[in-house]
Amino acid sequence: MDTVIEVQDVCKTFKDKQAVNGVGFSIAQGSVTAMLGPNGAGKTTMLSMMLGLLEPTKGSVTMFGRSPHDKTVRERTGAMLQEVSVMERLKVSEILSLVRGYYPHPLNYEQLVQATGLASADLNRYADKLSVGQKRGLGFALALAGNPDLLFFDEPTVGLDIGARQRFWDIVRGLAAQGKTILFATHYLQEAEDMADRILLFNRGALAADGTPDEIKAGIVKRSVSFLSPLDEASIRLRLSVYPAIKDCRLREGRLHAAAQNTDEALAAIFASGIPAHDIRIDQGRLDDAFRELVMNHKEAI
Ligand SMILES: Nc1ncnc2c1ncn2[C@@H]1O[C@H](COP(=O)(O)OP(=O)(O)OP(=O)(O)O)[C@@H](O)[C@H]1O
Repeated sequence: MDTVIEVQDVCKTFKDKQAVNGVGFSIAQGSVTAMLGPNGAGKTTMLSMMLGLLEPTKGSVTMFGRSPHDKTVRERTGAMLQEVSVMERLKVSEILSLVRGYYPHPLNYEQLVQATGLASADLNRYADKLSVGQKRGLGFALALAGNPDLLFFDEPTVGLDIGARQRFWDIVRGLAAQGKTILFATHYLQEAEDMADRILLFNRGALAADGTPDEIKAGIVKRSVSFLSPLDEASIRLRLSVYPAIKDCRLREGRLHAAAQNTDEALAAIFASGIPAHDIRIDQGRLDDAFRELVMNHKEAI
């Protein structure tokens, strides 16, 4: 698989603020990657360095094997940043035609109009009169204008209603299916889990984790089997302690919770122990719990 982006040991300092600290990763062609992290984690700073809008204080960023400033790299890259600014005194249709004209192989006009999500009457409106959500639709279309191979989106769905959000992700799914490489920054765990095949988890300027949503979950998600039993907690703990599949067993809110990486093995252990257990439930863990835990652990580690 071709590497499209190579980030090596990148740091970015603003005066005394270390925004990005020793980050490295490579991005394969055709992948959809979420940069996930809390406010101030360094996602936008990292995106800006990949787009050539900021220079790293240390380390290197290459795109398609070249500098982010290279003209051919710019022609192959599209971006929608958090703030979408539109040109004043130009109508939507004029902006779309103008920006298409910047590129050697632009996307066709009708596809761009579709990406805006705007009604045809809105194409004749001045762009600075559009609503915030409509401006984001236009910003999305402009990111696609050059028919780019690589797309960056910074918090793309903030301020969009459910319909616009769905339309955005439907189009992104279509782009991914065509083999485009996509990187997006988000706070939304569900979006990262649903849309990305890889998550780069940022916290305090560093990479706290890097993997598929499942890998990230498998590494730190707390899976458990919970059940009701007439036996007391101490004797249950004692009887389960001989089964290595069960990491811990505690009474919480009236239920016994047996923590385990593999809940099938935990179930087998509970049955093998002969403990009377009923109303058994399996909790596979949630990515947002994993996210909170990773960020907390990372905070403690630095
Ligand atoms: N131009 C700048 N001057 C000074 N500090 C900056 C600048 N840009 C970013 N920072 C600081 O760098 C840190 C990382 O900011 P960044 O915007 O990259 O985070 P983020 O993960 O994108 O956050 P958010 O999710 O809130 O957009 C923050 O502490 C921020 O205040």
